[in-house]
Amino acid sequence: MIHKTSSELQHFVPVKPTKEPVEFVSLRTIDLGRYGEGPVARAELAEEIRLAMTTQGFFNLINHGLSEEEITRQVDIGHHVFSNTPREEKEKLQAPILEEGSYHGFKLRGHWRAGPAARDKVENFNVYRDMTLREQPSTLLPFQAEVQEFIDHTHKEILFKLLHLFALSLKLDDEQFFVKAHSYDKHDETWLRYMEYYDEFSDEEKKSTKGLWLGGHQDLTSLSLLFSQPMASLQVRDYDNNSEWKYVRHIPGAMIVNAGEVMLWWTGNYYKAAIHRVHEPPQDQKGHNRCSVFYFCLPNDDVVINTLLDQSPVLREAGVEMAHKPEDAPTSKEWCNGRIKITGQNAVWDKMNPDDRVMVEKVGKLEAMSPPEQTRRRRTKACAECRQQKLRCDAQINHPDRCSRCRRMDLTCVMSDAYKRTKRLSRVEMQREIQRLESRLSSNSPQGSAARSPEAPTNQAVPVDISPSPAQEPSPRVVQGTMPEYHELRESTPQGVSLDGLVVPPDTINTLFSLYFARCSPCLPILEVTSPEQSYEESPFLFWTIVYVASRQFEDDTLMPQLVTRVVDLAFKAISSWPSFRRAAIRTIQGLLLLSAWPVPVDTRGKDISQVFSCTALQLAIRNGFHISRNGQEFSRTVLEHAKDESVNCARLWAYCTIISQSINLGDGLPPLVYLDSFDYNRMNQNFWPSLDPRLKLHLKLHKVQTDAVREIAQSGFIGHCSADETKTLNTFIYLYDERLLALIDRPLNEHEKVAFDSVRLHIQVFRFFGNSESIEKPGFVRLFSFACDVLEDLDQLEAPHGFVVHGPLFNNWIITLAAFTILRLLRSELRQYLDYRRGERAYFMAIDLFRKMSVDHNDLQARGIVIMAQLWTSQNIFRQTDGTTDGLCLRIRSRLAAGVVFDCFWWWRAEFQGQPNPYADLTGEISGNRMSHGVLDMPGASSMFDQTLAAPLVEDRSINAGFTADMIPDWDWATSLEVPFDTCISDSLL
Ligand SMILES: O=C(O)CCC(=O)C(=O)O
Ligand SMILES: [Fe+2]
Repeated sequence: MIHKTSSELQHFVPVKPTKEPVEFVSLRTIDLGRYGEGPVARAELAEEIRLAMTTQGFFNLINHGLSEEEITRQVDIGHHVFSNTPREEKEKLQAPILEEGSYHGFKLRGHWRAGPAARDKVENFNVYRDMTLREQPSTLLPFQAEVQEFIDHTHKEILFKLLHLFALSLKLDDEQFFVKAHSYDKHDETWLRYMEYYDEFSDEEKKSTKGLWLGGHQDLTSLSLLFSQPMASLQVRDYDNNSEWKYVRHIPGAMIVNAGEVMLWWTGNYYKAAIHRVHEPPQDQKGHNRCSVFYFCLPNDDVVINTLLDQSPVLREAGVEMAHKPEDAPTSKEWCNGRIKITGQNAVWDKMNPDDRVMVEKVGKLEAMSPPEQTRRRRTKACAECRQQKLRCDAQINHPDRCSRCRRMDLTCVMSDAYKRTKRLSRVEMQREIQRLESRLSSNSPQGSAARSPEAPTNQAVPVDISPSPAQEPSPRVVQGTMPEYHELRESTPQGVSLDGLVVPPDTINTLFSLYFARCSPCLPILEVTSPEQSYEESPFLFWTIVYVASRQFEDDTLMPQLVTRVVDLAFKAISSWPSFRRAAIRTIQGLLLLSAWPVPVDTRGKDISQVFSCTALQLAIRNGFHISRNGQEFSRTVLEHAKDESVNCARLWAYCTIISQSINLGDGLPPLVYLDSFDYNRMNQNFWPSLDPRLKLHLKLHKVQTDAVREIAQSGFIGHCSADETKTLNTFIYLYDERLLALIDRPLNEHEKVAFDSVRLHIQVFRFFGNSESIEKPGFVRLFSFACDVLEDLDQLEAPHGFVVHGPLFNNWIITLAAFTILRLLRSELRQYLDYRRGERAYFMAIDLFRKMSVDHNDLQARGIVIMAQLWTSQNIFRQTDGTTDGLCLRIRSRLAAGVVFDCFWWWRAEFQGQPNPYADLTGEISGNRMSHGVLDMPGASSMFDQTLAAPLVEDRSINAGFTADMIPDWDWATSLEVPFDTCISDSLL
């Protein structure tokens, strides 16, 4: 029972419950009244909680001890504070969100982004349980005791019970573990929040927000307790029903409980930090404010958050993984302060699902939308200048030298605890800062070439990578596990950053950087998280490459085409400067790798220069000694001070150089450029190996088996001709390499790793096509078919939640095509009878659909690939032998290694759909006639199986050589919305 103060309060009149036929989610209900009934009741409640947390991630809480009237009273207090506190006082008592990462105080309207072009319309007032820590608004003072009592009750009587039940639900060794982690007497960021949403978006803003008042997000909390209120607006994803967004029903007097990211980490993602959002209400509730009360809970400041595997048999049985390496786990304070600072600032909206508008927030390497990556704490101080500019500072504490930025700009470098950043630069100062960046570009360019101003003629030289002189070389940053702050380019800078006449506003740059690190980077984590400013300072080339890569999937699709030639120009300039200073070389290599992995769109493979960039990156890495696990001193003309610390970073970069260049070469049917053991000066066992993250280690091991297999198979002569006896040996090789791959797996693989694993398996298995029919080994081909389907199904699975293919490197192209054509070949062969036709067909069209998603230009390789794949599926001529039978096992192009499987299909396509003469026409007969192929013709009964019925599974009665039309594949509704200019594609030379 909360003691009411006598002070008068105006009642906030909430909306009436909606009568509209909106859909509500069905949530479990926990009756906290049963908590006192004894251990059996508690065990039952705990199990209910476990079920709720592993499904919806939300539940209703009733009988929690606070009456409806007491909750209403709090809503009234909140509304009173919002309506009656003078604006100046609110401003004065704003929470130090950006400065300290604390919510204690007011959050005024507009602090968060509510859409690409709108700020929020929500006012918050947050109270910490020690209300004396900050000055409270005059409007609250009369109610302070009452609010304190409400907080205390919520914390001690509701939260503690819930935490106890949560511990029981996980069967923690220490039942009180969560309770102790939320001690009432210690400090943490837990806050009571009053929140008032104002229904005041303009029409223009509504377009940007798509009706959302608060974008989809996860809470940063351990638990969030929301006091139910009548406006239908809170929505959660209904995981029981296609993850559709559904409203949460109002239950008078109840609370709604959900877990946040801290609980997600504690449980290794076993408990969902469910995504939720606030949507404008149905029609009959529109035009009203929404005022409500919440209690957002966080562990005490010093609690280190990590997965409780050692404490919980439930988690061990569930097979979850540790969220962080023990030494890397963040404390509650570090996490909260970092996360609160950036909340709603660098939001990236889910482009795949624009209506969902799910925000991704990043604190350094900790991404709020997915189970965490590792993080390590970094506690360095910044000098006053760097703090002012919000730049990372490499000043050494108690060291007489100036930081590298102050040295460069000839500033006084002062370290002072008392220094407080002044919030915003004046417009003039900002102007100066931008000019400084631009003039740095021109003055540092070799041969004095100037950065182009917007007016400069477009054929002038463009800025190139800046190689710091040795004296200025900044000290290295630890790549793995740092928790860098996410800096922004100052929002109000009017001009933005320019490249060769193209000006990109700071806001866009920020969004693109967030997009890159949230979406692209997880697929191929070459880069450490960095801010736009830092990145630009270190290497404009790398900066622009990041901007380009992210722009591929940016909502404004006019940006990417403007960037491509500029970025390629920059790349060539960067190469021509051939940096030999380690830091500059690192940045150039990184940029080249990005451009290799996400090459600029081209319409024919011949124009793709990713090979050039990846080989160059590789060579530049070797030249700088990155392939040696020592510090690289032997490769330098100056004394390398920091190189030792960087050896892990360089080893990682070297790993990516080999993996990327290899993937690109193999995809083009060229031999691997580098065999890891050529450089294996016992490096695998040296100090860097244990520091590499497990995913990269696995990738390297897979890569080693893959290249060994390709080398051995190619060198053993199976490529040119393969007799029946040799086929047996070939199959044995394939079998042994597959065993080697399987032996690498000593732990469950995550989704990314599984795709990599299946891809390598598929790549080795396709060499079966090089065998001879005499020794046809059916089980091997059936497995091959299954791998091909697995690869496409895995990729398709990964695509929906992560956009793995859309945002991932484009060399995934190759594996998609390889899998699709493997399926096509096998389904058009005598082996068809042993295969699951429908599965193959589904997987084949998944490949087409993945290409559709990857395509960023109507005429790029993916768009063209769609047409080719769709036409070949319906072709009656493909793999047609001279005697009229169809044999997908007959491989005519053999010197392009595994890629022959793909290129051979392209030639079938060219001959049929492009009217090109078939250069292999004679060979087709010859191969079959000479039994170099699998000689299907000679198999008893085979020829009758390979007649017309096989060739056109989906469309009957179609005339051969007809142009592709969407209704050829009527089952796939995407095809009808496909905007591929078929005429141009077909008339141009392809691939
Ligand atoms: O307003 C609500 O109902 C939810 C608010 C919320 O999700 C949040 O502040 O994190
Ligand atoms: Fe929330």
